[in-house]
Amino acid sequence: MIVFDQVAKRYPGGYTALAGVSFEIRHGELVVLSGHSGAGKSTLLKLIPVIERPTAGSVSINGQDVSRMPARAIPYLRRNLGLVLQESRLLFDRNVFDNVMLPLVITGHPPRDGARRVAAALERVGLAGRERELPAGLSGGEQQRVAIARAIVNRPSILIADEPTAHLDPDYAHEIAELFRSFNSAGVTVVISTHDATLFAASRPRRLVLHKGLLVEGGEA
Ligand SMILES: Nc1ncnc2c1ncn2[C@@H]1O[C@H](COP(=O)(O)OP(=O)(O)OP(=O)(O)O)[C@@H](O)[C@H]1O
Repeated sequence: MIVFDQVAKRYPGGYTALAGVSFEIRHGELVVLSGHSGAGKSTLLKLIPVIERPTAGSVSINGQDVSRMPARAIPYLRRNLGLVLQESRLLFDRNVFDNVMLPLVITGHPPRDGARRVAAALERVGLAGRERELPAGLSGGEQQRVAIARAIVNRPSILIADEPTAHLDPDYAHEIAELFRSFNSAGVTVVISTHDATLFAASRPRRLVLHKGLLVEGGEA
């Protein structure tokens, strides 16, 4: 369970990106976060893996207040989170295998089992056998699939994606949306931001809507 309790985020310089945001996400939910550009979607998502910390209120995951978590504990938290963020670019000088293996290398995972996990993750996103290719030779949709494989290689129970369908043509965007739906059907909690909430409408997601840093739909007092 993810709980935001009266969360505010003010960036240095004084810009208030989030104000008094409260909601709960239960295990296994599919949550679609929408709102206009600058509404605070990326900021909200970054508070979950503690890439940013709130300036007021708290964010807790499974009863643990992560907003005040010491920096040394954050890598352990992130092992259980799959992240597909705007900043999580692929390494273009490394092949697909190395890109997907990266989180396992960072956490010191045994290489043989890691290789099996990479193969399973690539299979899951429809890129089986593409390990030796370089990202530059892949389409935008395939590159996004590599980023998703990298996010799930640790078998996280929570998957967070910030506009994973942005810059993709409609067919690719639907395929990527379908992929997230299938992870959710397999029991993973999925929190995804998008400009196009209709992509996920068929799976009747829980909707959170931000407007200028305020949660205008889907919140709980
Ligand atoms: N590191 C930062 N320092 C200062 N201001 C920031 C920072 N990151 C975001 N902001 C500001 O906070 C506000 C919310 O930004 P955020 O990226 O969370 O919105 P968003 O809804 O994800 O927008 P978009 O859809 O364009 O990605 C914006 O006005 C942005 O300029």
